Amino acid sequence: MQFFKVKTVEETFALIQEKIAKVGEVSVCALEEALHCVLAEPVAAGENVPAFDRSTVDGYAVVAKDTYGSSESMPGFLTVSGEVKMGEAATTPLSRGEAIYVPTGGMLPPGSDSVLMIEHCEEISGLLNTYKQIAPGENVIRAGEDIKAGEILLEAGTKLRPQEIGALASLGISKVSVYRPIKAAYLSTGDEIVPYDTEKLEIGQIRDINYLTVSGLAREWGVEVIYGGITTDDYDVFASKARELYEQADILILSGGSSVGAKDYTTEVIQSLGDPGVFVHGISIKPGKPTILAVAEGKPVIGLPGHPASAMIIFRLFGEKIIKKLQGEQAQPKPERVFARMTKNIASSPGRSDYIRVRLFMKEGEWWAEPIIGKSGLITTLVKSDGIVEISSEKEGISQGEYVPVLASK
Ligand SMILES: Nc1nc2c(c(=O)[nH]1)N[C@H]1C(S)=C(S)[C@@H](COP(=O)(O)OP(=O)(O)OC[C@H]3O[C@@H](n4cnc5c(N)ncnc54)[C@H](O)[C@@H]3O)O[C@H]1N2
Ligand code: MOO
Repeated sequence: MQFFKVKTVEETFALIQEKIAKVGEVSVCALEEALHCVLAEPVAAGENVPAFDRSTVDGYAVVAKDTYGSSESMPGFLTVSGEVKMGEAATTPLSRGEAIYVPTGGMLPPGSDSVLMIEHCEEISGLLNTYKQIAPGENVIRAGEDIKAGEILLEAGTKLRPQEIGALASLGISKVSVYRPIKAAYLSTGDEIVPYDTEKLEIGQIRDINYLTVSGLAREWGVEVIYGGITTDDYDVFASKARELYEQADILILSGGSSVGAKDYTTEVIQSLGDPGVFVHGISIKPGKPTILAVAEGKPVIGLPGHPASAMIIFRLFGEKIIKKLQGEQAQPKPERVFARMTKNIASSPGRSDYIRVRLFMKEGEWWAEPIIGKSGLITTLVKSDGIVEISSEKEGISQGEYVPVLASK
């Protein structure tokens, strides 16, 4: 009787890092098609984003000093000397003592350094009553504040999430060099397994669940899946079907027959595909102990345990790591949902729900969430963040060191 020599989960992760190499074939892809692809080259910014100083609010462009001392009870007065039109250059300069109307996103007139929100002033017959003092730079995004011309925006090995695609779009980049998408071939095994759309089951038959769950996960990770159908527990049929699929894909995924029963041929079939072969058979994990991981002539092969929950959990844990390595993704995987500790105090107004963009990092065995402070007009605040923390409306903020749930931005 053959028994597994089980590996721990940590040993298995280390073996995946050691044994799996990226496919590394580069293709040029339209930006719109590049979601979930991995950059093969770094991307440098060819221009500033934004290209000009912009207002983040509807209001009046002013020189901040001209508002000093203004309050509800002691308003200041400025002369309204014009209006900036949306999408047009603001050419008329602003002089001291003047205010020019600017819509949200409009260009700041030369000479101005801040924007007073319309809620904090009142225009009456060409005169602006200012009810609040503001600081230089308030309500303004400076040219290059989001992305600076010449900076490396994204490193090679970055997986493109919607926010990276958005940042590339802001630079007018319409094509990117990415590693071509990974192709996985999937095969279910078992004499009892029948296609999931079988209407009437015979006694003993089981509909194929694992194909849909496993291929669904793979598709979520940007993988194209070739469905190889279902093979019976006959060694020759199984081996030739596995070989045919192995030839067509970058990774072969088999489900079932991973245990050590009389008809569990998966290990033998995998060994027949090429050297060096199986490097894990059996992991000290529940569920999923009989998992098989192999590399045959450079291509990974996964033998998932047949039980549907085991197959999904194992594929989620180890399959995703293998696929990320094949895709050439460099970043350390971050958790999707985690309780992390906030690095700073964050204030919030009761009655308002705040969503704080955060970067996650591991320190002394714990996840920490560092707030990425920035205006909502800056796409790079999302590029730098791993997730979002909610401060619900009844809370007044988060204290430094407090544990908060983080929702990952994938
Ligand atoms: N003597 C031992 N027996 C078993 C051990 C063990 O260590 N010693 N491990 C158990 C564990 S844990 C699991 S998990 C299973 C894994 O078995 P296999 O990978 O060989 O899977 P099968 O026997 O082919 O199937 C198990 C179970 O799952 C159903 N199945 C299979 N494929 C599908 C599919 N595509 N969709 C839906 N359901 C599927 C199948 O009908 C079986 O009921 O081994 C234990 N045995
Ligand atoms: O521990 Mo298994 O993989 O019976 O599900």
